[in-house]
Amino acid sequence: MLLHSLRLTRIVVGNSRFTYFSPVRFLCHSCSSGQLSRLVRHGQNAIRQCSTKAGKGKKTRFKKSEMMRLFQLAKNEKWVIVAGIGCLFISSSITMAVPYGLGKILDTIYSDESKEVAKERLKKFCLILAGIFIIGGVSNFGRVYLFNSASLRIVQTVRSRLYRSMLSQEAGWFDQKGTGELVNRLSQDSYIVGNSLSQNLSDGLRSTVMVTVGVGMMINTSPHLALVGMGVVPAVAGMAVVYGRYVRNITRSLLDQYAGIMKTGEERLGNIKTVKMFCREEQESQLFLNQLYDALHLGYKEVKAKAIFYGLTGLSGNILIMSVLFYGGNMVANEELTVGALTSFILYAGYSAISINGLSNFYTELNKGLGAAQRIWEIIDREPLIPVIANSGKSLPTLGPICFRNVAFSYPSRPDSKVLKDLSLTIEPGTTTAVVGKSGSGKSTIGILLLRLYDPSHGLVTLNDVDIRELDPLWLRSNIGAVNQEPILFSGTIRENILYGVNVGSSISEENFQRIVQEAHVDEFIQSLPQGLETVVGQRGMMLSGGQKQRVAIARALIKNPSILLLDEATSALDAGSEEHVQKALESLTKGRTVLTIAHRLSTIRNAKKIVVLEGGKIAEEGSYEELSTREDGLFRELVKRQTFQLQ
Ligand SMILES: Nc1ncnc2c1ncn2[C@@H]1O[C@H](COP(=O)(O)OP(=O)(O)OP(=O)(O)O)[C@@H](O)[C@H]1O
Repeated sequence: MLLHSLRLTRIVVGNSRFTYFSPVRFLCHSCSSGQLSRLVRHGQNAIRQCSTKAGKGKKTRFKKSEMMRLFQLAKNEKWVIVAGIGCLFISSSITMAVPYGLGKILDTIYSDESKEVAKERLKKFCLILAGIFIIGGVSNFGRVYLFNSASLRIVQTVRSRLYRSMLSQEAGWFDQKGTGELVNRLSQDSYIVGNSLSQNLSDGLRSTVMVTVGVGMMINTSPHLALVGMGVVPAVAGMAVVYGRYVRNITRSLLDQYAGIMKTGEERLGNIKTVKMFCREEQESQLFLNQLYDALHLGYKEVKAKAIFYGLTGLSGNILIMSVLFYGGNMVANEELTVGALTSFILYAGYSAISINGLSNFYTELNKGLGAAQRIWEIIDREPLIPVIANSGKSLPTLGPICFRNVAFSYPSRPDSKVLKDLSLTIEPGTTTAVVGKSGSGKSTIGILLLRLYDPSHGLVTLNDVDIRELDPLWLRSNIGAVNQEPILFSGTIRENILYGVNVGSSISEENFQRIVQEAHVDEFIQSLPQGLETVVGQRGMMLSGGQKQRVAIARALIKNPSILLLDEATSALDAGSEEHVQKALESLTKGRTVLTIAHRLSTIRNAKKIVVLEGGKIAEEGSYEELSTREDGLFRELVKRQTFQLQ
């Protein structure tokens, strides 16, 4: 892993992650030093080279089992697909009957029979053909409808399985994946997989039927001419195999590229105010364009391969028609073949050529589907390190003390940086413990470990002397009400956001709901909103102020009636007036509950039974407010003196 000096912030190239380090430096996690020095030398171009390498380096061989697994996705649709195949056989057979019918009609026109008889036979043939065409139209409708509706359901199944699997992953996994990347997998990859199994399958089967019938009819009409016509088949088949493999690898690299691009886009658009505050619109759009160029470069490769392949297959098809015309024309001249038979032969040859093209398309799309499916399996197959399964562990009848025993912890995305070091702390039940310390000292991390969003690297967190890893995580979290520094509200009404806190399987009466709304002082500001509690907030709704959001978040935490309250700077966004109200509400609500409060303001910790001062991930001081504030040369005193806390 080396440092470089290019003016780029973050790029994802295939499996290689280039992480933002400083305005002029970044780290490459997976390229060799040779690749990296080229990067430095050639700047943007070198990055493109590296991207190509990442694409090349990832040649994927798909096993049969992967193909089977892909088809397994369509298991629930098997009867719809069988019905679709039935329609497909009918419509394809009818299409393939056209050249035969046409040949017969031509031979009737050119027959030695009397004009009247010929006209009568022509009428009969046309009527039969018209009937057959109507059946063909209906079955074509059935084929397209059945396969496409199956496709929609397959995509829906894939998306829901994928989303469920994503949600079940532990927090550390999300630290390493951008939401843009995950959303991309949910939208694009899932669509490709669904499409490769339905519409593509339908087109592939149709092509197979048409090639089989076409070749059969060609042999039936003239084995000699058929041999001439099929001369190009081995060459086309060979090209299709090479092309298919190439496309499959490129598709995977392209999807990786787009996932990286989406990650950047999602992050910047999601934080558009920061971009605007720093007047970075132009730079951001340039960065996005640079990433698009990398994808474009790979896209060009795919397009080039496609153009070569289609050009060659088209040429082969035309050579086939020309050879057939030449040999067939001679055969007609030698009276070895009728005009009608030659016409139907040429049409069969044409259909077969088009269908071979269709088959190669099918093969390409199937490979794209396999490439995309592989990225989806990666997520679906991943066993979460902290599984969230109901009743998967113990639940305790009473909540005793919470103990951190010699806990050491590093975030998985930064394993070398120790956030907590050999931390031991006991929080007595029914008491308030405040954690204070400088920014970055690890205060919030303590709360995160208690919620078991991460597991400690060393040591234990226990509740009632039981390691929380033995507890059912759903039970544990349903007993903890958390209010964070920056509360997030989802799109929905204020009421829905508060009710989000109700534990799964529980309910709350309107009376209790209104009480909580009052206790969290939400009622004060909703009175000024025309739709009150039914006001839509979040991304598409009205924006609330920091303090208003905080109050909704407090109500959301309290609605759980939790035994443990985790207040991470819970009142930090409130103005002095609101804070006083909420503080009072919190004080009465904290009674009888075990409270862990992480605070910057003295007012919020004065009543804490115990104050813990953190420094560099370790406990530097511990004691009551009186003890710590009178301790000579104590860190707490120092913090107070330096006004790290706002004295009120
Ligand atoms: N998800 C994460 N992945 C990697 N590092 C993280 C993550 N969250 C926090 N950190 C790092 O862990 C350290 C401790 O963070 P933490 O949020 O616990 O500090 P804090 O004391 O609560 O800070 P503040 O008072 O500023 O909120 C910081 O250096 C921070 O950069």
